[in-house]
Parts: sequence; C-alpha cells; structure tokens
Amino acid sequence: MSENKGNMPLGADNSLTPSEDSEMSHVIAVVSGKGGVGKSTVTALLAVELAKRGYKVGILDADLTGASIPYLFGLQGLLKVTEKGLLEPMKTAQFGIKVVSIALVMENPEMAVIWRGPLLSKAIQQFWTDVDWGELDYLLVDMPPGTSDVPLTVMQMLPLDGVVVVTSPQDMARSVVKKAYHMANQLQVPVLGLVENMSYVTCPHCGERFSIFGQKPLTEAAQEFNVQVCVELPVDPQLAELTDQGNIEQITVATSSSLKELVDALETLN
Ligand SMILES: Nc1ncnc2c1ncn2[C@@H]1O[C@H](COP(=O)(O)OP(=O)(O)OP(=O)(O)O)[C@@H](O)[C@H]1O
Repeated sequence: MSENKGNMPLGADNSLTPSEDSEMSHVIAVVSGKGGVGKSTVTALLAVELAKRGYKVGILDADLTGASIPYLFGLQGLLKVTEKGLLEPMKTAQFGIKVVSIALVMENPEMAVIWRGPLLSKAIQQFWTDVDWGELDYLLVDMPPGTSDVPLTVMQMLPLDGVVVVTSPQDMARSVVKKAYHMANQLQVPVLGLVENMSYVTCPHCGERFSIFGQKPLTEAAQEFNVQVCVELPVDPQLAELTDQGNIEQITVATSSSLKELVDALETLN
C-alpha cells in the first residue's frame, strides 16, 4: 500500500495484480455519500446496460457490510473454486455478468459487519487477486458507502479508470460530489458521471414529471467539479419490484434509458 504523504496524490497501488488469466480493460468504482441511495441498484443497472451492448461485464461487490448485488440478480449459493485454487465468479442468468460478493463466499456474510478496516481491505484485495475473472471489458466495483478511509483504501488498491457518484435528492449532493471529486483527484482518476437516483416520479396517466423532493442544483455541482455526465433516474416501481424479486436483468427501457448518456460515456473509454 502506498503511503499518503500530506497532499501528495495517492494514485493506484500497482503492486496489486489480478490473478493469472484475468484481464480487465476498464475498472470503474461506483460510490455514494451514504447507504441506501441506490448505489448497488445503479451499479447493477450499468452492468446490465453494458452487457446489453455486448460487453463482457463483471461486478466486484466491495460493499462487504451491505452486500446486495447477489440479491438484485437473484444469485444464491457459494462460489466454486477452480483447479488453480481461485474463486470462480457466479454468472447472472440472463447476461452472464460475473459477480463476486462476500454474500457468495461466506455462509454468514453478516459477520463482515464486525470486521475492522484492514480485514475489509484484505477481503476486497482477495476479490481482485484470488478470483478467476477471465477477460472483462468492464469491471464495476460497488464501493462501501461514504467517502472515508475504507472506500479510499479500496479505491487506492485498484487500477481505476474513474468513479461514478450516486446521490439521492435528499442527499447533500454538492458535498458528496465535492468529497468524491477530491477522493478521485487524490487517486488521479476522473469522476466519470453523477447519477441522481430517485430524482423524480412520472405520473402513470399523463407522463408529467414531479420532483417531489424539490429541484436541486445538481448540474451546478457537476459543473463546479468538472463531472462529465450528469443523469437523473426516476423512482420506478417496476425497478423496486424487480430488485425485490432478484430480477433486475428484466428491467425495461423506461428507467435504464435514463442511464444512456452515462453508458455512452463509459463506452468512450474503449
Ligand atoms: N430508482 C429507484 N426506484 C425505485 N426503487 C429504487 C430505486 N433505486 C433504488 N431503489 C430501491 O432502494 C433500495 C436501496 O437500494 P440499494 O440497495 O441499491 O442502495 P445502496 O445505496 O446500495 O444501499 P447500501 O449502500 O446500504 O447497500 C432497494 O430496495 C432498491 O430496490
């Protein structure tokens, strides 16, 4: 782990190499200021949209104390171990997205709640070094919520292309974006996009949009911190139902089309 010397940028820790045969073209971290804003849901939707465009996608669920990626995709059971002694990611039913999560490794993943920072970091490190990821166009990392030490350490370990920030209208968006911006700056990677989740509701009868939490100057925050893309996702009852059922891959265009601009931007990384 590289040492933080005052204001010196931390950069990625290049000593951490993925397992033999693993090759990730792009690694993108999805972060949020706090839990419950829909970070895992957005990670899953981005993965589905990229997979729909024909890319090979994986998700590293680094949110060890709130691992929800397997549930969104209806994945159960434990990961198998390959002949080489590596963990084999579990593939999602429809698009074959490769998922690794503490919930697929431990019978009792709730134990991770009592782990301290170094143990959490070590587990995530192993999700990078001891997993047979194979060839991936995109690996999305569902980060622990917040912009404190643990997520920073995690981000520091991985060779990131950039960061996607998820906020909700009740969130202090400007402050979250500011912290994520400084975090990304330290790591010398860009903030690729800002997603305001549960931003509005659409009337099912007339199609009119209601910003029930009021209009927030989200684009101002994006401009201020030079975020390239800024998108809004509606409160979507279909999405809530599909995630509860573990069927997020069956999402139809309505919500996922809101992510189009961001997915386009991720595609330009190629
Ligand atoms: N746009 C949306 N419309 C409807 N429901 C949503 C939307 N986004 C997220 N949800 C629901 O909100 C809940 C929390 O979402 P999610 O688990 O993605 O949050 P999170 O930020 O990852 O939380 P944590 O960090 O605590 O894991 C889920 O039940 C999900 O179905």
